[in-house]
Amino acid sequence: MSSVSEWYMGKNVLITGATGFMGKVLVEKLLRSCPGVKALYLLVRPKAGQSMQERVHDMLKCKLFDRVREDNPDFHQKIIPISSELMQSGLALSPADVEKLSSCINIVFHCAATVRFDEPLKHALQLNVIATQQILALAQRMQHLYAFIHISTAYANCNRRHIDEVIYPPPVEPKKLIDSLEWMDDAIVRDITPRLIGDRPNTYTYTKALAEYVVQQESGRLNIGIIRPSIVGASWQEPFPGWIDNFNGPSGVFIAAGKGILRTMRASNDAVADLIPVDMVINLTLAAGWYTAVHRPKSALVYNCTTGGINPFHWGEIEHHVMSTFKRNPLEQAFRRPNANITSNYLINQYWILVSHKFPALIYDLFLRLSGQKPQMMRIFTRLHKAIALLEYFSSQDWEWNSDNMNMLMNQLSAEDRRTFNFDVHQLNWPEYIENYCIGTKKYVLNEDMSDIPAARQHLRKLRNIRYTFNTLLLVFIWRVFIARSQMARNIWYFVVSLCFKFLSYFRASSTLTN
Ligand SMILES: CCCCCCCCCCCCCCCCCC(=O)SCCNC(=O)CCNC(=O)[C@H](O)C(C)(C)COP(=O)(O)OP(=O)(O)OC[C@H]1O[C@@H](n2cnc3c(N)ncnc32)[C@H](O)[C@@H]1OP(=O)(O)O
Ligand SMILES: NC(=O)C1=CN([C@@H]2O[C@H](COP(=O)(O)OP(=O)(O)OC[C@H]3O[C@@H](n4cnc5c(N)ncnc54)[C@H](OP(=O)(O)O)[C@@H]3O)[C@@H](O)[C@H]2O)C=CC1
Repeated sequence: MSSVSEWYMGKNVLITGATGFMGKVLVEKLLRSCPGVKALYLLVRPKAGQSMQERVHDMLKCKLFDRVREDNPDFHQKIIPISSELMQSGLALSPADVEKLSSCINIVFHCAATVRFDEPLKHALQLNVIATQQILALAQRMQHLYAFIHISTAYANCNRRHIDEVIYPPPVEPKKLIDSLEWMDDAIVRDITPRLIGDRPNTYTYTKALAEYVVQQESGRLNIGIIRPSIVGASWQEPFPGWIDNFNGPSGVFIAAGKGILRTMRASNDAVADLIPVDMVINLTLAAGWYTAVHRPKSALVYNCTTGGINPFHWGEIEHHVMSTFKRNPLEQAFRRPNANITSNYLINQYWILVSHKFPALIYDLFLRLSGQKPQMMRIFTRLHKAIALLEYFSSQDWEWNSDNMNMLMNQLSAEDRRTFNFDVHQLNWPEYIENYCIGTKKYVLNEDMSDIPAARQHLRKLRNIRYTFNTLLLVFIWRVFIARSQMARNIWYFVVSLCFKFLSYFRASSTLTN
């Protein structure tokens, strides 16, 4: 057995955010690659009419856990859900649960956060900062705790171009901010938010930066590791390629492009797309947990978990591979043929939004109205434009992250650990990864069947024929309305046609001469 999984043997692990995208992968990997782990305590809240037990039960039934289920059908016995609402005082934990956790937990992974970019500041502060303080306070009471791993983001300091593996001074003293916001009503907080977040793009990155500082300040004698992943995408290899379960980050953009809805977006072709597969992030997280517990670094170690400095890939290349994958493996019931282009030019982007988004949406909604149905396309585009406006900051520029600690950690692993907990981003073959990612969005986010691909292709052919017919009708219409009615337009038209004719004759003559 590898030394990392050996270390987890007999350990009790506490995980927050286990029902989220990364949390689920963490739970799965721990159960599969560290079979000796004693128990996973998951802090979960009841939600949408489901108790926390029902939520965890549903989560464990999902396809992600198929491999674990094969290895050990009774794996759920190691999962112990604990009811907890992180936004409430004391994390809404019962005294008995506090007692239990304090006496048995050996390692904490704090993943829970709000990752929404439009979260009101008070809410983001409550969850990303105050809840982190409370988890730290709980961790201080744990008698057998070896390590505390906090999941941050590589964009916590996105107001800097070069980001080292250090905790930067916070934009404001968190305690002062918490005290001030307490008495302000929501409207005032909304008004002052842009001033507070300053040169950061949203409340998410701002509060994640504050959380890192809080972890540093309030860690006391805990052994701390901070993981800063960049844009976390579908799995690379484990438990199977392409697993993804949400619309966050690029996934929603890929899906919207595959459905033929998104045709243009502001992004820089040459900017590095710092994507990192979720399984690599989780492998690094587990290895960092082991390292922190065994080596007990004197101060918190920060791991920039990024790809750009080691194996760069660019948004322009991503666009190419996403489009090519969705043309070969179309999504069902596409609105138009997939054909998205990115541009960094504001005016060109606005032009294509008008021509390729708003105009087709208007026509389609008109068609829906005329056929007695409710118009919906304009509404969908309004939401899409809101979402991509929030993402463009990250796709239009690049950053440089130092990844010395990630390299150091890799060098600390045995050959077997490096295979089992692989986070060597050199090994990523981007075209293959992007193809699996896109197919993953089709299979696991949209729940579409791969056997329906011939029908989806047929649908794309139908859309192409509709487009040809529409363009022909448009040309005839323009001719009838403008050209046939005005002498001047006719003259211009004849001039253009004769120019084309002359050009063709010249081209034919010169090609005959060269032959
Ligand atoms: C081919 C082209 C190539 C293009 C290349 C360019 C790609 C650029 C991509 C850049 C990504 C940069 C990400 C940077 C990440 C920073 C890393 C992190 O730390 S943090 C981690 C990253 N964090 C994030 O990424 C958070 C970003 N997301 C948000 O902040 C919010 O979701 C929102 C403000 C966008 C929408 O809020 P709101 O209007 O209240 O809507 P709700 O949320 O309630 O969802 C409503 C419905 O819409 C669904 N859906 C959601 N998103 C998208 C989408 N993008 N699209 C489509 N659909 C989407 C959603 O599932 C739901 O469906 P249903 O349940 O109703 O069926
Ligand atoms: N996804 C990404 O691209 C990146 C993510 N990260 C970081 O990774 C971590 C995990 O992100 P990700 O998995 O994508 O996020 P998700 O939104 O998928 O998951 C968030 C988790 O936090 C839990 N949570 C939220 N609010 C509460 C609450 N009030 N009480 C209890 N639990 C709560 C959610 O539980 P529930 O199911 O009940 O809502 C969920 O389990 C975060 O810290 C994020 O900042 C960093 C970089 C990139």
